[in-house]
Amino acid sequence: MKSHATRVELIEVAQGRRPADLFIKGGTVINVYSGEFLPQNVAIYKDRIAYIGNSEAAIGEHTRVIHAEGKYVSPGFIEPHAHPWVVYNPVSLTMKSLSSGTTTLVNDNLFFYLHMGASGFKAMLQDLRELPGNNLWLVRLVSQAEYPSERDEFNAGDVRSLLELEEVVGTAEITRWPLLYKGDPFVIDTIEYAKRLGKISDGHTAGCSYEKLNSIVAAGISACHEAITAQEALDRLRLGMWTTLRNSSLRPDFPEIMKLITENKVSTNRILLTTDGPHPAFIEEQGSVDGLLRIAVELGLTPMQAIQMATINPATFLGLDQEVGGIAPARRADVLILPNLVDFRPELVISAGTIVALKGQTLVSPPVIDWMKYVAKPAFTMERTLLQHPDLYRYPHTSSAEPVPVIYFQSNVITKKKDTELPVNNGYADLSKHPGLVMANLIDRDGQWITKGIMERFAVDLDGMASTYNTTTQLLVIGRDAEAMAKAAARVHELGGGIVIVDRGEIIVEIPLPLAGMMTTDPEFHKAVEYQEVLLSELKKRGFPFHDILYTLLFLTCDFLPGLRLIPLGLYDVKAGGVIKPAAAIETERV
Ligand SMILES: Nc1ncnc2[nH]cnc12
Repeated sequence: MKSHATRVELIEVAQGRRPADLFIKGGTVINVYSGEFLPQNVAIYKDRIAYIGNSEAAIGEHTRVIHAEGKYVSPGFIEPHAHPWVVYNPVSLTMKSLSSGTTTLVNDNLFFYLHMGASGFKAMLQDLRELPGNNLWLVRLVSQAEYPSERDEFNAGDVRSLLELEEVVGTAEITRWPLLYKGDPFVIDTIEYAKRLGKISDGHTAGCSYEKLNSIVAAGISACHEAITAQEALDRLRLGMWTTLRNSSLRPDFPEIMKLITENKVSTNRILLTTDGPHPAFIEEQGSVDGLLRIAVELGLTPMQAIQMATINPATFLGLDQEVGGIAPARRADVLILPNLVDFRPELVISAGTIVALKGQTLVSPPVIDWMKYVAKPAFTMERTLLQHPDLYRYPHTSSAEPVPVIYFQSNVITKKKDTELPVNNGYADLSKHPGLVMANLIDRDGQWITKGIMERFAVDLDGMASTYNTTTQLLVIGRDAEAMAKAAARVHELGGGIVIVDRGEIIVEIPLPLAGMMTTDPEFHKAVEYQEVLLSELKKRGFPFHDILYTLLFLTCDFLPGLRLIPLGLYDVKAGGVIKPAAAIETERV
Protein backbone atom coordinates (compact mmCIF):
# COMPACT_ATOMS: atom_id res chain seq x y z
CA MET A 1 0.00 0.00 0.00
CA LYS A 2 1.58 3.28 -1.08
CA SER A 3 2.58 5.71 1.66
CA HIS A 4 2.92 9.45 1.05
CA ALA A 5 4.97 9.87 4.20
CA THR A 6 8.51 8.52 4.07
CA ARG A 7 9.81 6.38 6.89
CA VAL A 8 12.43 9.01 7.70
CA GLU A 9 9.71 11.66 8.03
CA LEU A 10 7.76 9.37 10.35
CA ILE A 11 10.88 8.76 12.47
CA GLU A 12 11.37 12.52 12.76
CA VAL A 13 7.78 13.10 13.83
CA ALA A 14 8.01 10.26 16.36
CA GLN A 15 11.02 12.00 17.90
CA GLY A 16 9.40 15.44 17.89
CA ARG A 17 11.87 16.76 15.30
CA ARG A 18 9.20 17.31 12.66
CA PRO A 19 5.70 18.62 13.48
CA ALA A 20 2.72 16.37 13.01
CA ASP A 21 -0.11 17.43 10.71
CA LEU A 22 -2.78 16.14 13.10
CA PHE A 23 -2.39 15.48 16.80
CA ILE A 24 -5.10 13.67 18.72
CA LYS A 25 -4.69 14.66 22.34
CA GLY A 26 -5.97 13.20 25.57
CA GLY A 27 -8.10 10.35 24.28
CA THR A 28 -8.20 6.70 25.26
CA VAL A 29 -6.50 4.73 22.53
CA ILE A 30 -8.06 1.36 21.73
CA ASN A 31 -5.01 -0.84 21.33
CA VAL A 32 -6.26 -3.80 19.31
CA TYR A 33 -2.86 -5.50 19.39
CA SER A 34 -2.62 -5.82 23.18
CA GLY A 35 -6.32 -5.58 23.96
CA GLU A 36 -5.79 -2.56 26.24
CA PHE A 37 -7.37 0.86 26.58
CA LEU A 38 -4.52 3.36 27.03
CA PRO A 39 -4.63 7.10 27.73
CA GLN A 40 -2.32 8.30 24.95
CA ASN A 41 -1.82 10.87 22.23
CA VAL A 42 -1.62 10.03 18.54
CA ALA A 43 0.45 11.98 16.00
CA ILE A 44 -0.35 11.79 12.29
CA TYR A 45 1.88 12.91 9.47
CA LYS A 46 0.59 13.05 5.90
CA ASP A 47 -1.35 9.77 5.44
CA ARG A 48 0.32 7.78 8.23
CA ILE A 49 0.40 7.44 11.98
CA ALA A 50 3.81 8.47 13.35
CA TYR A 51 3.58 8.28 17.10
CA ILE A 52 1.44 6.97 19.98
CA GLY A 53 2.40 7.88 23.53
CA ASN A 54 2.41 10.52 26.20
CA SER A 55 4.74 13.04 24.56
CA GLU A 56 3.39 16.20 22.94
CA ALA A 57 6.66 17.01 21.20
CA ALA A 58 5.18 16.54 17.72
CA ILE A 59 2.79 19.48 18.17
CA GLY A 60 4.13 22.31 16.02
CA GLU A 61 2.88 25.75 15.08
CA HIS A 62 0.74 24.43 12.23
CA THR A 63 -0.30 21.13 13.78
CA ARG A 64 -4.06 20.72 14.03
CA VAL A 65 -4.81 19.48 17.54
CA ILE A 66 -7.93 17.37 18.04
CA HIS A 67 -9.05 17.24 21.64
CA ALA A 68 -10.27 13.75 22.48
CA GLU A 69 -10.53 13.96 26.26
CA GLY A 70 -13.24 11.58 27.50
CA LYS A 71 -13.41 9.86 24.10
CA TYR A 72 -11.96 6.77 22.48
CA VAL A 73 -9.46 6.71 19.63
CA SER A 74 -10.14 3.69 17.45
CA PRO A 75 -8.65 2.25 14.28
CA GLY A 76 -10.96 2.71 11.29
CA PHE A 77 -13.36 -0.19 10.74
CA ILE A 78 -12.85 -2.73 7.96
CA GLU A 79 -15.68 -4.37 5.99
CA PRO A 80 -14.01 -7.50 4.58
CA HIS A 81 -16.88 -8.61 2.36
CA ALA A 82 -18.73 -5.79 0.57
CA HIS A 83 -21.00 -5.99 -2.48
CA PRO A 84 -20.97 -2.42 -3.77
CA TRP A 85 -23.96 -2.75 -6.10
CA VAL A 86 -27.21 -3.09 -4.15
CA VAL A 87 -28.74 -0.25 -6.20
CA TYR A 88 -26.04 1.93 -4.58
CA ASN A 89 -22.65 2.02 -6.35
CA PRO A 90 -19.00 1.98 -5.23
CA VAL A 91 -18.93 5.77 -4.83
CA SER A 92 -22.15 6.15 -2.85
CA LEU A 93 -21.36 3.11 -0.70
CA THR A 94 -17.85 4.35 0.07
CA MET A 95 -19.04 7.80 1.06
CA LYS A 96 -21.83 6.39 3.22
CA SER A 97 -19.49 3.90 4.87
CA LEU A 98 -16.86 6.53 5.57
CA SER A 99 -19.40 8.73 7.30
CA SER A 100 -19.89 6.03 9.94
CA GLY A 101 -16.27 4.95 10.34
CA THR A 102 -15.75 2.14 7.84
CA THR A 103 -12.51 3.30 6.28
CA THR A 104 -11.65 0.09 4.40
CA LEU A 105 -14.04 -1.73 2.08
CA VAL A 106 -13.10 -5.03 0.46
CA ASN A 107 -15.36 -5.06 -2.59
CA ASP A 108 -16.55 -7.88 -4.83
CA ASN A 109 -16.01 -7.21 -8.57
CA LEU A 110 -18.68 -9.51 -10.06
CA PHE A 111 -20.99 -7.19 -11.99
CA PHE A 112 -18.25 -4.77 -12.94
CA TYR A 113 -16.31 -7.62 -14.49
CA LEU A 114 -19.37 -9.05 -16.24
CA HIS A 115 -20.12 -5.72 -17.91
CA MET A 116 -16.71 -4.14 -18.27
CA GLY A 117 -14.36 -7.05 -18.83
CA ALA A 118 -10.82 -6.91 -17.51
CA SER A 119 -9.80 -3.70 -19.29
CA GLY A 120 -12.91 -1.70 -18.31
CA PHE A 121 -12.61 -2.89 -14.73
CA LYS A 122 -8.96 -1.85 -14.61
CA ALA A 123 -9.84 1.59 -15.98
CA MET A 124 -12.54 1.94 -13.33
CA LEU A 125 -10.13 1.03 -10.54
CA GLN A 126 -7.68 3.57 -11.87
CA ASP A 127 -10.30 6.35 -11.62
CA LEU A 128 -11.56 5.14 -8.24
CA ARG A 129 -8.12 5.81 -6.81
CA GLU A 130 -9.42 9.37 -6.44
CA LEU A 131 -12.10 8.15 -4.06
CA PRO A 132 -11.43 8.77 -0.38
CA GLY A 133 -11.16 5.69 1.84
CA ASN A 134 -9.23 2.50 1.35
CA ASN A 135 -10.97 0.63 -1.44
CA LEU A 136 -9.77 -2.91 -1.99
CA TRP A 137 -11.19 -5.57 -4.30
CA LEU A 138 -11.67 -9.29 -4.67
CA VAL A 139 -12.06 -10.80 -8.12
CA ARG A 140 -14.47 -13.50 -9.18
CA LEU A 141 -13.41 -16.71 -10.86
CA VAL A 142 -16.91 -17.75 -11.95
CA SER A 143 -20.36 -16.18 -12.24
CA GLN A 144 -23.36 -17.00 -10.05
CA ALA A 145 -25.37 -18.74 -12.75
CA GLU A 146 -23.67 -20.80 -15.39
CA TYR A 147 -23.97 -19.54 -18.98
CA PRO A 148 -22.52 -20.83 -22.25
CA SER A 149 -19.59 -18.41 -22.69
CA GLU A 150 -18.74 -18.21 -18.99
CA ARG A 151 -15.36 -19.92 -19.20
CA ASP A 152 -14.26 -17.68 -22.08
CA GLU A 153 -15.09 -14.56 -20.15
CA PHE A 154 -13.64 -15.72 -16.85
CA ASN A 155 -10.40 -16.82 -18.50
CA ALA A 156 -7.08 -17.43 -16.79
CA GLY A 157 -5.24 -14.57 -18.53
CA ASP A 158 -7.74 -11.87 -17.62
CA VAL A 159 -8.43 -13.09 -14.10
CA ARG A 160 -4.73 -13.43 -13.29
CA SER A 161 -4.00 -9.96 -14.66
CA LEU A 162 -6.57 -8.58 -12.20
CA LEU A 163 -5.16 -10.59 -9.30
CA GLU A 164 -1.84 -8.87 -9.88
CA LEU A 165 -3.29 -5.38 -9.29
CA GLU A 166 -2.28 -3.70 -6.06
CA GLU A 167 -5.81 -2.99 -4.84
CA VAL A 168 -6.90 -6.56 -5.53
CA VAL A 169 -6.38 -8.58 -2.36
CA GLY A 170 -7.60 -11.97 -3.49
CA THR A 171 -10.21 -14.13 -5.15
CA ALA A 172 -13.87 -13.48 -4.32
CA GLU A 173 -16.41 -15.93 -2.98
CA ILE A 174 -17.18 -18.92 -5.19
CA THR A 175 -20.89 -19.39 -4.66
CA ARG A 176 -20.93 -22.57 -6.76
CA TRP A 177 -18.75 -24.32 -4.17
CA PRO A 178 -19.25 -27.84 -5.62
CA LEU A 179 -16.63 -26.73 -8.18
CA LEU A 180 -14.12 -26.64 -5.34
CA TYR A 181 -15.34 -29.90 -3.91
CA LYS A 182 -14.79 -31.56 -7.28
CA GLY A 183 -11.35 -29.96 -7.67
CA ASP A 184 -12.15 -27.91 -10.79
CA PRO A 185 -8.69 -27.29 -12.35
CA PHE A 186 -9.23 -23.65 -13.36
CA VAL A 187 -10.56 -22.66 -9.96
CA ILE A 188 -7.87 -24.56 -8.05
CA ASP A 189 -5.02 -23.25 -10.23
CA THR A 190 -6.22 -19.67 -9.93
CA ILE A 191 -6.48 -19.90 -6.15
CA GLU A 192 -2.96 -21.29 -6.13
CA TYR A 193 -1.83 -18.37 -8.29
CA ALA A 194 -3.43 -15.92 -5.83
CA LYS A 195 -1.61 -17.62 -2.97
CA ARG A 196 1.72 -17.26 -4.74
CA LEU A 197 0.98 -13.54 -4.96
CA GLY A 198 0.34 -13.49 -1.20
CA LYS A 199 -3.40 -12.97 -1.65
CA ILE A 200 -6.41 -14.57 0.01
CA SER A 201 -9.36 -16.59 -1.31
CA ASP A 202 -12.76 -15.76 0.10
CA GLY A 203 -15.37 -18.49 0.27
CA HIS A 204 -19.10 -19.09 0.17
CA THR A 205 -19.96 -22.49 1.54
CA ALA A 206 -23.67 -22.15 2.27
CA GLY A 207 -25.12 -25.48 3.38
CA CYS A 208 -21.75 -27.27 3.19
CA SER A 209 -21.38 -30.05 5.78
CA TYR A 210 -18.35 -30.32 8.07
CA GLU A 211 -17.13 -33.34 6.09
CA LYS A 212 -17.33 -31.49 2.78
CA LEU A 213 -15.80 -28.33 4.25
CA ASN A 214 -12.54 -30.26 4.61
CA SER A 215 -12.27 -30.43 0.82
CA ILE A 216 -13.14 -26.77 0.42
CA VAL A 217 -10.36 -25.76 2.80
CA ALA A 218 -7.99 -28.19 1.06
CA ALA A 219 -8.86 -26.39 -2.20
CA GLY A 220 -7.37 -23.23 -0.71
CA ILE A 221 -10.37 -21.25 0.53
CA SER A 222 -9.35 -19.00 3.41
CA ALA A 223 -12.65 -17.61 4.75
CA CYS A 224 -16.40 -18.07 4.77
CA HIS A 225 -19.30 -15.86 5.87
CA GLU A 226 -22.12 -18.33 5.24
CA ALA A 227 -22.50 -19.95 8.67
CA ILE A 228 -26.07 -19.43 9.85
CA THR A 229 -25.78 -21.29 13.15
CA ALA A 230 -23.15 -21.16 15.88
CA GLN A 231 -22.29 -24.79 15.12
CA GLU A 232 -21.66 -24.04 11.43
CA ALA A 233 -19.44 -21.13 12.46
CA LEU A 234 -17.53 -23.42 14.84
CA ASP A 235 -17.04 -25.98 12.07
CA ARG A 236 -15.40 -23.34 9.91
CA LEU A 237 -13.26 -21.97 12.71
CA ARG A 238 -12.02 -25.44 13.67
CA LEU A 239 -11.01 -26.19 10.09
CA GLY A 240 -8.77 -23.13 10.01
CA MET A 241 -11.04 -20.80 8.06
CA TRP A 242 -11.31 -17.15 8.94
CA THR A 243 -14.89 -17.22 10.12
CA THR A 244 -16.89 -14.19 9.11
CA LEU A 245 -20.05 -13.60 11.11
CA ARG A 246 -22.79 -11.96 9.10
CA ASN A 247 -25.63 -9.66 9.99
CA SER A 248 -27.23 -8.50 6.76
CA SER A 249 -30.64 -7.30 5.65
CA LEU A 250 -31.33 -10.71 4.17
CA ARG A 251 -29.82 -12.66 7.06
CA PRO A 252 -29.74 -10.74 10.36
CA ASP A 253 -28.05 -13.71 12.02
CA PHE A 254 -25.99 -12.16 14.83
CA PRO A 255 -28.33 -13.23 17.66
CA GLU A 256 -27.81 -16.87 16.67
CA ILE A 257 -24.20 -16.98 15.46
CA MET A 258 -22.74 -14.81 18.22
CA LYS A 259 -23.41 -17.78 20.49
CA LEU A 260 -20.21 -19.10 18.93
CA ILE A 261 -18.47 -16.60 21.20
CA THR A 262 -20.87 -16.03 24.07
CA GLU A 263 -21.57 -19.73 24.68
CA ASN A 264 -18.65 -21.64 23.14
CA LYS A 265 -16.08 -19.18 24.47
CA VAL A 266 -13.82 -19.69 21.46
CA SER A 267 -10.81 -17.53 20.70
CA THR A 268 -11.96 -14.55 18.65
CA ASN A 269 -8.74 -13.76 16.84
CA ARG A 270 -9.79 -15.48 13.61
CA ILE A 271 -13.34 -14.14 13.60
CA LEU A 272 -14.46 -11.31 11.32
CA LEU A 273 -17.72 -9.41 10.89
CA THR A 274 -19.61 -8.48 7.75
CA THR A 275 -22.77 -6.74 6.56
CA ASP A 276 -22.57 -8.78 3.30
CA GLY A 277 -24.10 -6.20 0.98
CA PRO A 278 -27.28 -5.23 2.82
CA HIS A 279 -30.08 -3.38 1.08
CA PRO A 280 -29.75 0.42 1.17
CA ALA A 281 -32.40 1.09 3.84
CA PHE A 282 -30.69 -1.36 6.19
CA ILE A 283 -27.47 0.65 6.00
CA GLU A 284 -29.40 3.90 6.38
CA GLU A 285 -31.14 2.66 9.52
CA GLN A 286 -28.57 0.39 11.14
CA GLY A 287 -25.26 1.74 9.86
CA SER A 288 -22.41 -0.25 8.39
CA VAL A 289 -19.72 -1.89 10.54
CA ASP A 290 -20.62 0.52 13.37
CA GLY A 291 -24.05 -1.17 13.45
CA LEU A 292 -22.45 -4.61 13.63
CA LEU A 293 -20.38 -3.54 16.64
CA ARG A 294 -23.39 -2.12 18.43
CA ILE A 295 -25.35 -5.36 18.03
CA ALA A 296 -22.35 -7.57 18.89
CA VAL A 297 -21.86 -5.73 22.17
CA GLU A 298 -25.60 -5.80 22.93
CA LEU A 299 -25.36 -9.57 22.51
CA GLY A 300 -22.62 -9.86 25.11
CA LEU A 301 -19.26 -9.37 23.40
CA THR A 302 -16.82 -7.02 25.05
CA PRO A 303 -16.23 -3.80 23.09
CA MET A 304 -12.59 -4.81 22.66
CA GLN A 305 -13.48 -8.21 21.19
CA ALA A 306 -15.96 -6.60 18.81
CA ILE A 307 -13.57 -3.88 17.67
CA GLN A 308 -10.75 -6.35 17.12
CA MET A 309 -13.05 -8.41 14.90
CA ALA A 310 -13.66 -5.31 12.76
CA THR A 311 -10.09 -4.01 12.63
CA ILE A 312 -6.98 -6.05 13.33
CA ASN A 313 -8.56 -9.43 12.53
CA PRO A 314 -9.62 -8.53 8.98
CA ALA A 315 -6.34 -6.69 8.45
CA THR A 316 -4.41 -9.83 9.45
CA PHE A 317 -6.68 -12.02 7.33
CA LEU A 318 -5.89 -9.83 4.32
CA GLY A 319 -2.16 -9.88 5.07
CA LEU A 320 -2.33 -6.12 5.58
CA ASP A 321 -1.81 -5.78 9.31
CA GLN A 322 1.37 -3.75 8.75
CA GLU A 323 -0.78 -1.23 6.88
CA VAL A 324 -4.23 -1.03 8.46
CA GLY A 325 -6.30 -2.36 11.33
CA GLY A 326 -4.56 -0.77 14.32
CA ILE A 327 -3.09 2.39 15.74
CA ALA A 328 0.67 2.00 15.48
CA PRO A 329 3.55 3.81 13.78
CA ALA A 330 3.64 3.70 9.97
CA ARG A 331 0.08 2.38 9.72
CA ARG A 332 -2.32 4.23 7.43
CA ALA A 333 -3.88 7.01 9.45
CA ASP A 334 -7.42 5.59 9.46
CA VAL A 335 -8.55 6.74 12.87
CA LEU A 336 -11.92 7.36 14.53
CA ILE A 337 -12.92 9.41 17.53
CA LEU A 338 -15.71 7.50 19.29
CA PRO A 339 -17.71 9.26 22.01
CA ASN A 340 -18.77 5.90 23.46
CA LEU A 341 -18.50 2.15 23.01
CA VAL A 342 -22.26 1.69 22.85
CA ASP A 343 -23.41 2.89 19.45
CA PHE A 344 -19.92 3.04 17.88
CA ARG A 345 -20.92 6.06 15.83
CA PRO A 346 -17.76 8.08 15.28
CA GLU A 347 -17.80 11.80 15.93
CA LEU A 348 -14.83 12.25 13.63
CA VAL A 349 -13.42 10.03 10.88
CA ILE A 350 -9.87 10.34 9.61
CA SER A 351 -8.97 8.43 6.46
CA ALA A 352 -5.35 8.39 5.29
CA GLY A 353 -4.65 11.43 7.45
CA THR A 354 -7.57 13.54 6.15
CA ILE A 355 -10.61 14.38 8.24
CA VAL A 356 -13.33 12.98 5.98
CA ALA A 357 -16.40 13.04 8.23
CA LEU A 358 -17.73 14.88 11.24
CA LYS A 359 -20.82 13.81 13.18
CA GLY A 360 -21.98 11.53 10.40
CA GLN A 361 -21.55 14.10 7.61
CA THR A 362 -18.83 13.66 5.02
CA LEU A 363 -16.56 16.66 4.53
CA VAL A 364 -14.96 15.58 1.27
CA SER A 365 -16.42 15.21 -2.21
CA PRO A 366 -16.14 12.06 -4.27
CA PRO A 367 -14.68 12.21 -7.78
CA VAL A 368 -17.15 12.53 -10.63
CA ILE A 369 -17.14 9.15 -12.31
CA ASP A 370 -18.39 8.62 -15.86
CA TRP A 371 -19.35 5.00 -15.21
CA MET A 372 -20.60 4.20 -18.66
CA LYS A 373 -17.22 4.72 -20.26
CA TYR A 374 -15.96 1.47 -18.71
CA VAL A 375 -18.85 -0.66 -19.94
CA ALA A 376 -17.88 -2.90 -22.84
CA LYS A 377 -21.14 -3.07 -24.84
CA PRO A 378 -24.63 -1.56 -25.03
CA ALA A 379 -27.09 -2.61 -22.32
CA PHE A 380 -29.25 -4.41 -24.90
CA THR A 381 -28.14 -5.58 -28.31
CA MET A 382 -31.58 -7.05 -29.05
CA GLU A 383 -34.25 -4.92 -30.73
CA ARG A 384 -36.79 -3.45 -28.37
CA THR A 385 -39.62 -4.55 -30.67
CA LEU A 386 -38.72 -8.15 -29.90
CA LEU A 387 -39.85 -7.54 -26.32
CA GLN A 388 -43.20 -6.04 -27.28
CA HIS A 389 -45.01 -9.23 -28.17
CA PRO A 390 -47.12 -10.51 -25.23
CA ASP A 391 -46.83 -14.17 -26.25
CA LEU A 392 -43.12 -14.03 -25.49
CA TYR A 393 -44.06 -14.02 -21.81
CA ARG A 394 -46.68 -16.79 -21.78
CA TYR A 395 -45.78 -20.27 -20.66
CA PRO A 396 -46.19 -22.86 -23.46
CA HIS A 397 -48.27 -25.75 -22.21
CA THR A 398 -49.92 -28.55 -24.16
CA SER A 399 -51.56 -30.91 -21.67
CA SER A 400 -53.47 -30.00 -18.52
CA ALA A 401 -52.72 -33.50 -17.22
CA GLU A 402 -48.98 -32.87 -17.31
CA PRO A 403 -47.95 -30.93 -14.18
CA VAL A 404 -45.94 -27.72 -14.52
CA PRO A 405 -42.86 -27.39 -12.22
CA VAL A 406 -43.79 -24.18 -10.38
CA ILE A 407 -41.18 -22.13 -8.46
CA TYR A 408 -42.71 -21.85 -4.99
CA PHE A 409 -41.20 -19.22 -2.64
CA GLN A 410 -40.62 -20.54 0.86
CA SER A 411 -38.83 -17.39 2.01
CA ASN A 412 -37.23 -14.31 0.52
CA VAL A 413 -34.75 -16.37 -1.46
CA ILE A 414 -35.39 -20.07 -0.91
CA THR A 415 -37.70 -21.76 -3.38
CA LYS A 416 -38.90 -25.27 -4.01
CA LYS A 417 -40.38 -27.12 -6.95
CA LYS A 418 -44.14 -27.54 -6.69
CA ASP A 419 -45.70 -29.60 -9.47
CA THR A 420 -49.03 -28.02 -10.38
CA GLU A 421 -51.68 -29.00 -12.89
CA LEU A 422 -52.77 -26.06 -15.00
CA PRO A 423 -55.40 -25.75 -17.73
CA VAL A 424 -54.30 -25.06 -21.29
CA ASN A 425 -55.51 -22.06 -23.28
CA ASN A 426 -54.39 -21.70 -26.86
CA GLY A 427 -51.13 -23.57 -26.29
CA TYR A 428 -50.25 -21.69 -23.11
CA ALA A 429 -50.73 -22.30 -19.38
CA ASP A 430 -53.91 -20.60 -18.16
CA LEU A 431 -53.31 -18.96 -14.78
CA SER A 432 -56.76 -17.34 -14.49
CA LYS A 433 -58.07 -19.93 -12.01
CA HIS A 434 -54.86 -19.79 -9.93
CA PRO A 435 -54.68 -16.28 -8.47
CA GLY A 436 -51.42 -17.01 -6.60
CA LEU A 437 -49.37 -17.64 -9.74
CA VAL A 438 -47.31 -15.32 -11.92
CA MET A 439 -45.38 -15.91 -15.13
CA ALA A 440 -41.62 -15.39 -14.89
CA ASN A 441 -39.12 -15.19 -17.73
CA LEU A 442 -35.40 -14.59 -17.91
CA ILE A 443 -34.49 -13.08 -21.27
CA ASP A 444 -31.03 -12.74 -22.78
CA ARG A 445 -30.20 -9.08 -23.35
CA ASP A 446 -28.66 -10.11 -26.68
CA GLY A 447 -31.95 -11.68 -27.74
CA GLN A 448 -30.72 -15.25 -28.09
CA TRP A 449 -32.55 -17.24 -25.41
CA ILE A 450 -35.39 -17.17 -22.93
CA THR A 451 -35.91 -19.26 -19.77
CA LYS A 452 -39.55 -19.63 -18.79
CA GLY A 453 -41.18 -20.42 -15.50
CA ILE A 454 -44.22 -19.93 -13.32
CA MET A 455 -43.92 -18.75 -9.73
CA GLU A 456 -46.10 -18.95 -6.64
CA ARG A 457 -46.03 -16.67 -3.57
CA PHE A 458 -44.26 -13.76 -5.22
CA ALA A 459 -46.73 -10.89 -5.68
CA VAL A 460 -50.19 -12.16 -6.49
CA ASP A 461 -51.59 -8.91 -7.93
CA LEU A 462 -48.67 -7.95 -10.11
CA ASP A 463 -49.63 -7.07 -13.68
CA GLY A 464 -46.13 -6.69 -15.04
CA MET A 465 -42.63 -6.01 -13.87
CA ALA A 466 -39.26 -6.11 -15.62
CA SER A 467 -35.87 -5.96 -13.97
CA THR A 468 -32.22 -6.28 -14.83
CA TYR A 469 -31.55 -6.31 -11.07
CA ASN A 470 -30.68 -9.99 -10.70
CA THR A 471 -27.48 -11.93 -10.50
CA THR A 472 -27.36 -12.68 -14.23
CA THR A 473 -28.18 -9.00 -15.00
CA GLN A 474 -30.28 -10.35 -17.88
CA LEU A 475 -33.89 -9.18 -18.24
CA LEU A 476 -36.25 -10.77 -15.74
CA VAL A 477 -39.93 -10.23 -16.56
CA ILE A 478 -42.62 -11.22 -14.07
CA GLY A 479 -46.40 -10.80 -13.93
CA ARG A 480 -49.91 -12.06 -14.56
CA ASP A 481 -50.70 -9.85 -17.54
CA ALA A 482 -48.59 -10.50 -20.64
CA GLU A 483 -49.38 -7.06 -22.11
CA ALA A 484 -48.19 -5.33 -18.93
CA MET A 485 -45.07 -7.50 -18.89
CA ALA A 486 -44.30 -6.51 -22.47
CA LYS A 487 -44.70 -2.84 -21.64
CA ALA A 488 -42.45 -3.08 -18.57
CA ALA A 489 -39.78 -4.99 -20.52
CA ALA A 490 -39.77 -2.49 -23.37
CA ARG A 491 -39.39 0.39 -20.91
CA VAL A 492 -36.43 -1.25 -19.15
CA HIS A 493 -34.87 -1.68 -22.58
CA GLU A 494 -35.35 2.06 -23.24
CA LEU A 495 -33.79 2.89 -19.87
CA GLY A 496 -30.77 0.74 -20.65
CA GLY A 497 -31.36 -1.30 -17.49
CA GLY A 498 -33.43 -0.92 -14.36
CA ILE A 499 -36.71 -1.94 -12.77
CA VAL A 500 -40.17 -1.01 -14.06
CA ILE A 501 -43.62 -1.95 -12.76
CA VAL A 502 -46.75 -1.63 -14.90
CA ASP A 503 -50.19 -1.64 -13.32
CA ARG A 504 -53.47 -1.40 -15.26
CA GLY A 505 -51.59 -0.31 -18.36
CA GLU A 506 -49.61 2.46 -16.64
CA ILE A 507 -45.97 2.59 -15.59
CA ILE A 508 -46.12 3.14 -11.83
CA VAL A 509 -42.51 2.51 -10.83
CA GLU A 510 -39.45 3.35 -12.86
CA ILE A 511 -35.96 2.83 -11.44
CA PRO A 512 -33.16 3.48 -13.91
CA LEU A 513 -30.12 1.30 -13.18
CA PRO A 514 -27.79 2.00 -16.08
CA LEU A 515 -24.68 0.65 -14.39
CA ALA A 516 -24.67 -3.09 -15.16
CA GLY A 517 -28.48 -3.06 -14.76
CA MET A 518 -27.84 -3.18 -11.00
CA MET A 519 -26.78 0.27 -9.87
CA THR A 520 -27.81 3.86 -10.05
CA THR A 521 -25.00 6.17 -11.11
CA ASP A 522 -26.16 8.70 -8.52
CA PRO A 523 -23.39 9.48 -6.00
CA GLU A 524 -26.02 10.18 -3.32
CA PHE A 525 -26.72 7.15 -1.17
CA HIS A 526 -30.27 8.23 -0.31
CA LYS A 527 -31.27 7.82 -3.97
CA ALA A 528 -30.75 4.06 -3.60
CA VAL A 529 -32.79 4.09 -0.38
CA GLU A 530 -35.67 5.91 -2.13
CA TYR A 531 -35.66 3.48 -5.03
CA GLN A 532 -35.67 0.46 -2.77
CA GLU A 533 -38.46 1.79 -0.61
CA VAL A 534 -40.77 2.57 -3.50
CA LEU A 535 -40.14 -0.84 -5.04
CA LEU A 536 -40.82 -2.74 -1.83
CA SER A 537 -43.91 -0.75 -0.96
CA GLU A 538 -45.50 -1.13 -4.43
CA LEU A 539 -44.81 -4.87 -4.46
CA LYS A 540 -46.09 -5.32 -0.92
CA LYS A 541 -49.34 -3.63 -2.00
CA ARG A 542 -49.53 -6.30 -4.66
CA GLY A 543 -48.99 -9.15 -2.22
CA PHE A 544 -45.22 -9.61 -1.96
CA PRO A 545 -44.96 -11.37 1.43
CA PHE A 546 -41.26 -10.94 2.32
CA HIS A 547 -38.99 -8.12 3.53
CA ASP A 548 -36.06 -8.03 1.11
CA ILE A 549 -37.29 -7.69 -2.47
CA LEU A 550 -33.84 -6.82 -3.84
CA TYR A 551 -32.46 -10.14 -2.65
CA THR A 552 -35.51 -12.03 -3.92
CA LEU A 553 -34.86 -10.64 -7.38
CA LEU A 554 -31.10 -11.00 -7.12
CA PHE A 555 -31.07 -14.68 -6.22
CA LEU A 556 -34.06 -15.89 -8.25
CA THR A 557 -31.59 -16.30 -11.10
CA CYS A 558 -28.66 -17.85 -9.23
CA ASP A 559 -27.51 -21.45 -9.34
CA PHE A 560 -26.48 -21.95 -5.72
CA LEU A 561 -29.52 -21.60 -3.45
CA PRO A 562 -32.32 -24.17 -3.16
CA GLY A 563 -34.36 -25.11 -5.04
CA LEU A 564 -35.88 -24.22 -8.50
CA ARG A 565 -34.49 -21.19 -10.31
CA LEU A 566 -34.37 -19.38 -13.65
CA ILE A 567 -30.85 -19.34 -15.08
CA PRO A 568 -29.52 -18.76 -18.60
CA LEU A 569 -29.35 -22.50 -19.27
CA GLY A 570 -33.02 -23.00 -18.33
CA LEU A 571 -35.27 -23.83 -15.40
CA TYR A 572 -32.71 -25.19 -12.95
CA ASP A 573 -33.08 -27.58 -10.02
CA VAL A 574 -30.17 -26.62 -7.77
CA LYS A 575 -30.16 -29.69 -5.51
CA ALA A 576 -30.30 -32.07 -8.48
CA GLY A 577 -27.72 -29.88 -10.22
CA GLY A 578 -29.58 -30.00 -13.52
CA VAL A 579 -31.80 -28.12 -15.97
CA ILE A 580 -35.33 -29.50 -15.99
CA LYS A 581 -36.56 -27.30 -18.84
CA PRO A 582 -33.89 -25.84 -21.12
CA ALA A 583 -33.90 -22.23 -22.24
CA ALA A 584 -35.51 -21.78 -25.66
CA ALA A 585 -34.22 -19.80 -28.61
CA ILE A 586 -36.14 -16.53 -28.72
CA GLU A 587 -36.99 -16.80 -32.43
CA THR A 588 -38.98 -19.97 -31.79
CA GLU A 589 -40.94 -18.38 -28.93
CA ARG A 590 -41.94 -15.35 -30.98
CA VAL A 591 -45.25 -15.42 -32.75
N1 LIG B 1 -23.49 -13.75 -3.58
C1 LIG B 1 -23.92 -12.51 -3.74
N2 LIG B 1 -24.08 -12.01 -4.96
C2 LIG B 1 -24.53 -10.78 -5.15
N3 LIG B 1 -24.81 -9.96 -4.17
C3 LIG B 1 -24.67 -10.40 -2.93
N4 LIG B 1 -24.90 -9.84 -1.76
C4 LIG B 1 -24.63 -10.73 -0.81
N5 LIG B 1 -24.21 -11.88 -1.34
C5 LIG B 1 -24.23 -11.69 -2.66
